[in-house]
Amino acid sequence: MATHAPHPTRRFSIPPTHELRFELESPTDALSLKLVGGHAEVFGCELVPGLEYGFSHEQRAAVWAPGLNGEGAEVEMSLHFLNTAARQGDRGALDSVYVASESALSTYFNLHLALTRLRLLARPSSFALTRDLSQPDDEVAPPRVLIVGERGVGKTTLLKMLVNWRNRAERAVCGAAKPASGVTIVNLDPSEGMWTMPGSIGVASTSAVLPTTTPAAPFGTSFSSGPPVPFPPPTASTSSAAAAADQPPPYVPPVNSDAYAPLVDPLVFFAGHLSANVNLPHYELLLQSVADAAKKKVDEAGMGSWKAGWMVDTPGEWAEKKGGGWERIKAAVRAFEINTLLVVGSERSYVEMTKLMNTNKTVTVVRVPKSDGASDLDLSTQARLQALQTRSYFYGGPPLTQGLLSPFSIIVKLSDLRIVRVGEPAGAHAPTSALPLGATRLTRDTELVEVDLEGPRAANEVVNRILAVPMAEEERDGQEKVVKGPVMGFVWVSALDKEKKKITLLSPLPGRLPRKTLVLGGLDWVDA
Ligand SMILES: Nc1ncnc2c1ncn2[C@@H]1O[C@H](COP(=O)(O)OP(=O)(O)OP(=O)(O)O)[C@@H](O)[C@H]1O
Repeated sequence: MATHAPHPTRRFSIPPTHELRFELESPTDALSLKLVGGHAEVFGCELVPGLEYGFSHEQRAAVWAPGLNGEGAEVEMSLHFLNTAARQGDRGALDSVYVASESALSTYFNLHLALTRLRLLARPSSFALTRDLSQPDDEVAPPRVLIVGERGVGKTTLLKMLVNWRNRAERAVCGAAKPASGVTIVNLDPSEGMWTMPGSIGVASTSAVLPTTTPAAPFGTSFSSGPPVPFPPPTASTSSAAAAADQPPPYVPPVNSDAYAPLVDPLVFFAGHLSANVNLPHYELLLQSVADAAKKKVDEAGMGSWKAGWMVDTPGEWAEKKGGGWERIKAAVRAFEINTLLVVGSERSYVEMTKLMNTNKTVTVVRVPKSDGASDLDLSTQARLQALQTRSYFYGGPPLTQGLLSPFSIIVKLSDLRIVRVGEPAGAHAPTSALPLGATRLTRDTELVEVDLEGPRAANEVVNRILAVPMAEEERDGQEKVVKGPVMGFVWVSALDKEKKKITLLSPLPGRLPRKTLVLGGLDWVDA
């Protein structure tokens, strides 16, 4: 029997305050990493010596040696293939891994220390504490940070590091004596899908330290994606088949529960599109709903969470004046009562943002440099990532983060459901400026428009599309709550049978749909 060659393994020394950067170039590559000496962390999540951490799905990341006691770090890395057949003859070489001496992470850590100071100084108003109207409103607000910058400058990664450093410090202080309070994270970028599905924005509070293993679940997963249990190891037959073909054995993700994306309980709002600009009036309503939800969450979560403040991630397109990005920044600053505008990247952006905020004296504009490792994802990588996130929602996460799930195929009578869009589909109506003088459009962008499921274009409009299940019941709560309220989950349309008047949906749960009204956006997915 042929013997297979081992996976290439390399050892790297990372000097203090340096970064070891890597980039998985193909969707079938995976990488495992072990800390064998010193101290190191990946985007704020400390590595436990001797434990194996896995990375997959074109993850780009960096191992940083923070330089505790002047020590660097030693790590061992090996490259694996999720699909050995796809890489026959090619054993990979870890070519794109390099140690970078110029790291922005020390600056980012100093920023964390500055935010910690603001948290320590924060104090609710005497009125809020006593509810006595004669008391002054002398609040010293905690840091409420909005992160802006051009596409791919590392905004989301910076947010993750700041969350992890804050949560590690909080957990160290609380120890076993009391549960650590959470910090509030807000995602306003609908292309990112953060916790559930692309096309959504939302808010979550977490005290977890968030590992980095796959770009599909950068900030943990929601409860609908199942408990974090390891995937089953490959069967003996696949391993021996690989050995017989002189290929490396298929990748087995390390059983390291520290590397699984933790469960968080986000409140998610469905924008239905990957960009805020597709239906701006709807997005603006949702932005205000997310801001209200964030404030409510913080008020209910106790003093620790209030003092932690919140951190808001924004789309890269907002850094551009063209397309109304700056208007969106101003709206978010107002809605989230932002006091720290964090500009990642160029000095030009910083000067522009300072000018934008010069009438708002309560906002401090701070600039941090872009990390050289951060880079924009190309469109095809983004599309693969979005499809992976959607798949993970229904079937469980990629192998490195969670277990398997079995979604259900449910068949529903057309008379038992109503599929609606928010506003007319893009391009379906003339712009207001093109209407005759004095005329107004019949449908507003924030009204529900029913899709005619028996019409000639019904299959084109709904098959392979994602539908959101709103928390509000349209008949009981009214249209407005469906339009601007949160969603409880998502289903996917796999087939429409107009003759039998039935629709087939893929759903995380069996049984009846919890709501009759389902909201359609513009997001396609194919269950390959
Ligand atoms: N120091 C680093 N070393 C290696 N890769 C990095 C580093 N920082 C960020 N990255 C990678 O760069 C890519 C872009 O980072 P990120 O998503 O944080 O940027 P962003 O500004 O939020 O992007 P967008 O504008 O598209 O939302 C990601 O794949 C991330 O993992």
